[in-house]
Amino acid sequence: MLEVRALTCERGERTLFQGLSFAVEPGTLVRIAGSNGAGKTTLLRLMTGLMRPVEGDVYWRGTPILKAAQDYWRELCYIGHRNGVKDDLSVIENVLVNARVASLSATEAEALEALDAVGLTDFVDSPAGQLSQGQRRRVALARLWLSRSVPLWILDEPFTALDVRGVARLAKLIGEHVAEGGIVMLVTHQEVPVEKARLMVIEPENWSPKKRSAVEKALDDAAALEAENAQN
Ligand SMILES: Nc1ncnc2c1ncn2[C@@H]1O[C@H](COP(=O)(O)OP(=O)(O)OP(=O)(O)O)[C@@H](O)[C@H]1O
Repeated sequence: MLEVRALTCERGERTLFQGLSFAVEPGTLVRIAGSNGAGKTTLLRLMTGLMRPVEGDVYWRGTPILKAAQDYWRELCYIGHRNGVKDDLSVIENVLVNARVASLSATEAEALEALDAVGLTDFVDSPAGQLSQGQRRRVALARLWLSRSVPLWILDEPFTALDVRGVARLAKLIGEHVAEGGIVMLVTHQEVPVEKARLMVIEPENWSPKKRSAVEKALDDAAALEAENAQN
């Protein structure tokens, strides 16, 4: 369904990963793990087509995503670091506008249901500019409750700024989406309730070019010099 073939990514002077390959079946939770700066957000952005790799391709249903374009994006729900919440719109207006931008057909009643699911019923008509960070995150995440029919969810640290109840609700929703055959790819340290067989962990660091120690580099340089001398 989703396949990454020989993906290489450079940022600035650094090669973050090289030849990264994996395939994902429906009904899988893909957790992108690793240390700060390893390239987790970068990998998610490559998966959405927002960034292009130096080499390699991402395939959705057998077609490269950059070729599939709209056909791919219709089947994708991406929620990045930024919430994309507009301060001058009310909470419900934000949800309805976000849904329209994502080509989801959401009625006002469905938007209200989604806001209830994220615990924002009391803030439906409040201007989003008056919300806390956690509440803003909830407004953005409400889209997920309208995206159950969207097969692929790509989420960058979705649990950030949520309280304990918010985390539990979202973890449950993600678990259900995977159990129903969806693919959820996310960066998180949070446990999500899925069967072990449905969990896949990808660490971009494991695909980074090996760093040579100073001793290894000196030995390689000496060997190269010796080989050059032998030729002359
Ligand atoms: N706009 C940019 N230009 C050049 N390099 C960048 C840019 N943005 C990020 N980087 C570099 O790319 C690398 C990977 O960044 P990325 O945000 O993907 O890491 P991450 O694993 O998601 O990190 P974190 O866990 O801290 O969120 C980092 O070393 C970072 O310095």
